[in-house]
Amino acid sequence: MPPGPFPLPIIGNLHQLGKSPYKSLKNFSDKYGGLTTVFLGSVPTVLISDPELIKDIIINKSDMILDRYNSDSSKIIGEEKNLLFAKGPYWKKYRKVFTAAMTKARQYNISSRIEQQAIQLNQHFGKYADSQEILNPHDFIRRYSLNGVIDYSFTDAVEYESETDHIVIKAAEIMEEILATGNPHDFIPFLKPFYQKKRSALKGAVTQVWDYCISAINVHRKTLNSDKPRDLLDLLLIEIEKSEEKEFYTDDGLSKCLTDLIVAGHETVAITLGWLIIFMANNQDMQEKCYQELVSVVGKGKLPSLANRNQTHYLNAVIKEVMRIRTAAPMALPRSAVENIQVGNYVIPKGTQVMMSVFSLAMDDKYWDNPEQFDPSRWKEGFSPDYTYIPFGVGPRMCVGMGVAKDELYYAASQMLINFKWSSPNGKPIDDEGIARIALEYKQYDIKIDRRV
Ligand code: HEM
Repeated sequence: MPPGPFPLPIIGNLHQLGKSPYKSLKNFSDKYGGLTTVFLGSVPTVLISDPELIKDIIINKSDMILDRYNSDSSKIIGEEKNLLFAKGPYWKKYRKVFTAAMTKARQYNISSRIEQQAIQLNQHFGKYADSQEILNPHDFIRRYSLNGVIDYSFTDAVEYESETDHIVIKAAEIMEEILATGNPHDFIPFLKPFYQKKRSALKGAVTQVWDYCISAINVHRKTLNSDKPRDLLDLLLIEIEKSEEKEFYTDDGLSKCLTDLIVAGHETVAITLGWLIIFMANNQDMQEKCYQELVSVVGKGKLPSLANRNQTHYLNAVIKEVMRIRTAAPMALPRSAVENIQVGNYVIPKGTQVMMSVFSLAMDDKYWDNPEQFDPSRWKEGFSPDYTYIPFGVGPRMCVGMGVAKDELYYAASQMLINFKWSSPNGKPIDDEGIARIALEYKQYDIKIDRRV
């Protein structure tokens, strides 16, 4: 196997990861090279942190690395029947209908649902601008990212100020809390009996979301008009109906794949928006540039739309730079070697966990000037950094929700920046260090919002 730091029995290299595991893993890669073996507990894991090796292994040998590595928690989340963690032909068949339905969603302009959600989000920000009350934006942006996904997928949404929490919000919060810090028994399997309570809480939360999806499937089936699909679920039912293998698809499987959209699409988009507000508040000159660009392209007081996206080069650069410097999924999602993979002098044995070091690649000074600096100007028109910038992963298993995520980010960011000025309430820069959990999260903060006049 590729080289790496010496592992201790049972805990492997976990003790060397410290408070910033992504930085520690990057240090290992800097020392041992583009292919490094670390032991996450008793799980041998190969990290890929060289763009050429990403291309060679994840793209050129994609069939050998298509499966996910499943921890105990990921098995609970999908019982290996969901898009996120299923394997082999099962995964391929579900991925096929999701990709087809999401492509059709563009044709039917389903993302206009996301636009409506962005309008609502901005109306709520407007209340704080008018009252000059300081806001912690965390709950609002999370509500937006959840609503974006469930409105797009099921024509459902949650009121911003509703007293009773939507079942999916509660369940998503429980799941995210349990998953965010990582679970020791995922790395050290013999600890499993000590984590039964946490495991049952996770199972309970995910079952609630499956049930919610099953009800949505039943209602959609009864009310479906194939000529007028309302949302992604309608399009999925249409795709499945016309598939030659329609018997293969079950409500159980579909509900588990739909649950993924909530699990994978909620926190990631919210975190990215949270970071975007911080970097805009801390860099007023860049924020002003976005505003001026939006005014010149869209017009003062007008509503930006996806049709403006090609012309707002600077805003696009800001979004890309946020996703580089504070990527929401710093290690992507773990893959598993389907068979022994020979790379140069090394072998990645069948079944080994393989991770793409998204964070290391995006923060490597071999590929980026001053990688620690937030600098949208590095994204010159036509600049395409290939495999050093892979926030959505790469290859056939890359993020299926990338288009939805990009639409959500554009709608929200363009409206937020054309309508309001964002600043730190005390004039001091907002902490941009973050907390390393499974995602790279910001520390909660307050923000001052002023209307642009
Ligand atoms: C900023 C937002 C997002 C980021 C950074 C992100 C990142 C990722 C990454 C790195 C992967 C693994 C890719 C790989 O293995 O190559 C992934 C997979 C996935 N993402 Fe996203 N994602 C985001 C938003 C979303 C949204 C909005 C949805 C749903 C609407 C979504 C649904 C999924 C699903 C279902 C998978 C599993 C795909 C599969 O295994 O076939 N993601 N995402």
